[in-house]
Amino acid sequence: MPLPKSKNSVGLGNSLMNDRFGKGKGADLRRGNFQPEGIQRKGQGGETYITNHKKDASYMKMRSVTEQAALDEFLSTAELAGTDFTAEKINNVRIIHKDQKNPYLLSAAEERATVRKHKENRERLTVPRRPQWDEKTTPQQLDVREKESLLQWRRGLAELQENNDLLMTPFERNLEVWRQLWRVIERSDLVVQIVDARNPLLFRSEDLETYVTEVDQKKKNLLLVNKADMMTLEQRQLWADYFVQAGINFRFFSAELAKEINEARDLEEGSESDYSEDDSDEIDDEDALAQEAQKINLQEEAEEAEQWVDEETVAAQGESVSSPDEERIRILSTDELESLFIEHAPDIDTGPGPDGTPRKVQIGLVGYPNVGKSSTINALIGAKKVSVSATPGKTKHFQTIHLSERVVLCDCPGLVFPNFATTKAELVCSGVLPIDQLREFTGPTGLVAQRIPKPFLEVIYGMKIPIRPLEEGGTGIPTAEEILRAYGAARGFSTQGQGQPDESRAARYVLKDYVKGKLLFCHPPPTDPPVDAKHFNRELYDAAHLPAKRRAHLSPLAASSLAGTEDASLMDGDLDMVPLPGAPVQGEKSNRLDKTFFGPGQGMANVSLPFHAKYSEQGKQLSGRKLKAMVAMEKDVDPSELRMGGKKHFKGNKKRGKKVRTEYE
Ligand SMILES: Nc1nc2c(ncn2[C@@H]2O[C@H](COP(=O)(O)OP(=O)(O)OP(=O)(O)O)[C@@H](O)[C@H]2O)c(=O)[nH]1
Repeated sequence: MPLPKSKNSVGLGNSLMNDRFGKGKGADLRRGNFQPEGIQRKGQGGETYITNHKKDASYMKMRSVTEQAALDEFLSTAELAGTDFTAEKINNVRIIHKDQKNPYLLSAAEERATVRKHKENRERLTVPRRPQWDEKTTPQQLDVREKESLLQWRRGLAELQENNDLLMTPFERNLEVWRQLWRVIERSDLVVQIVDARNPLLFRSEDLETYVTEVDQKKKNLLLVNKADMMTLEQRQLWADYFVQAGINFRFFSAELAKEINEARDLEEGSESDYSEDDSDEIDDEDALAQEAQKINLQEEAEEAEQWVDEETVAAQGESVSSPDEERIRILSTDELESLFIEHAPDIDTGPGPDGTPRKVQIGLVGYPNVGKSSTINALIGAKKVSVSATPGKTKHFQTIHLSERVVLCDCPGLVFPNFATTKAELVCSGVLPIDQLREFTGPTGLVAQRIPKPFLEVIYGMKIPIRPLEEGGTGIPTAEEILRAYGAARGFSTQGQGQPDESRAARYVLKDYVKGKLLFCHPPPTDPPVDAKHFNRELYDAAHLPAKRRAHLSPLAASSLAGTEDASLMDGDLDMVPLPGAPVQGEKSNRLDKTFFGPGQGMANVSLPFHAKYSEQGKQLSGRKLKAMVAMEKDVDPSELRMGGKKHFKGNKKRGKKVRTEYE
């Protein structure tokens, strides 16, 4: 017997009606007793239909749209087409985004096949073109053409995905954002694509480079491989070889190192007067004390960074005048980057502009969110002694920054280009998909488990990861669950009810550490024959790659485990666990760090205090002074000898560290 239709059933028809006319009003409309708010339009065939008012605030227009629910996708496609959605439903609409609810990791063979498929279809990965226009084109005509162009482009990509069963990055779908890119390209002499050094090709759009030269042959492209501080010299060398062979114009940069060097210079300039004033004063104020300690921390870190760049440069330059080969693996300083901008600018008319001033070189900066675009701009600005004007340009939305007499930066909003990906897990690990909204975490954590050696995970987190022995079918590599259970237990994250380790919460921390680069893995270039990723990354998991404080308290046993010489029987035996001071007790094994990983008497150093240890047993946040006293007691040192805190909370140099915010209208 057919079931009676539920009153609450939500079909596509109801959803559409509710979306357009408000909840419940769709039904009223059908019954004929509701007048919809909206614009009545006449179709070509004389039929009447109604569309919503366009009343989105302008800032809403600039929202990045990368993933849409099926209904939103359907409606926005219909809107782009400027036609009645019922016709669209039959003819044109396809669900572009394919939701992989249970992503799995590919086997080596599957991955090879997928990568082959990517190569075959690479040319179909395009960015939308701005339609042709001239002085006679009215804004309305251009608007219609732009919508049509975007629609065609989306259809092409949808077809590509569906017919070939390919997974793609959640590419930008908002026309407003693409309009910004078109404008940035049109006015730039040099378009700089900023990419993340850990996986440069995932963040690179080859077609964007083609488009730039299509717009004007004189325009140039540059691939700026940012976060190069995360790579070893050998890794940069291999990538440089690849880029040269592929004919890609590239340079290495590190916004982070550049920032630290800027800060070191500022401190050097300002420190003398600061210290001479304060030396005689007794500092009672807690904040001032913390600031003072942080200032010293920061200065030391910055000096380290400068020394690091010098060493790297010397290594790259072979202590002599650098050859072109050595030059290309160097990490550029901000001054060098600015010179490069000028050098790369095409030979264009640099005669005076309308107001008599020489025309400045226009540099367009584009890139995915999080590749370090703002950090790069800030580093460039921070290197300037004079203040840099950041004014919204004549064109709406993107910002122009007058860096110097000769250079203007055009900052395009962060934008995800269409690219292929092997798995959704890969996209999470690359920081393209957000971690906080993640429901399925075993895939991405599984990738972390495969990529980061177990001894390094154990040392960096101060925990033991029990894994299934080989004789019982284990692989020697931890599973996602094994890592997450160990992490949850060590940090005291437990689920409500049965008090099991909270794997989902643990996953968020582990994955964020991976995305930040605390758990570091760099993809090798796709050469033939392929480079072994383990071998490529082998130098990233020694004691030198641990956070400084963690390194300082490493026990000889843990150090040897990193060097791959651990005595397996010892590492797998029962470990002496020590509870953390001040941590909430939530389970028998929670809040414990593994003493094996710290030298004698060092298990309580401030490095061994994870995030929650800042809290008392009652869950109240400890004041800086109490926390310091507690740690000092544990370490058996005078509180004044301790340095607490990190540069994150450093307030003394807010001006320099301030992120330039792009104000979009
Ligand atoms: N290690 C390292 N980290 C970096 C570097 N540049 C940026 N980061 C970090 O990468 C993260 C993202 O940097 P942002 O500058 O905010 O990136 P963005 O591209 O401007 O991102 P949106 O503002 O979302 O467009 C931040 O946590 C930075 O600290 C670098 O050169 N090295």
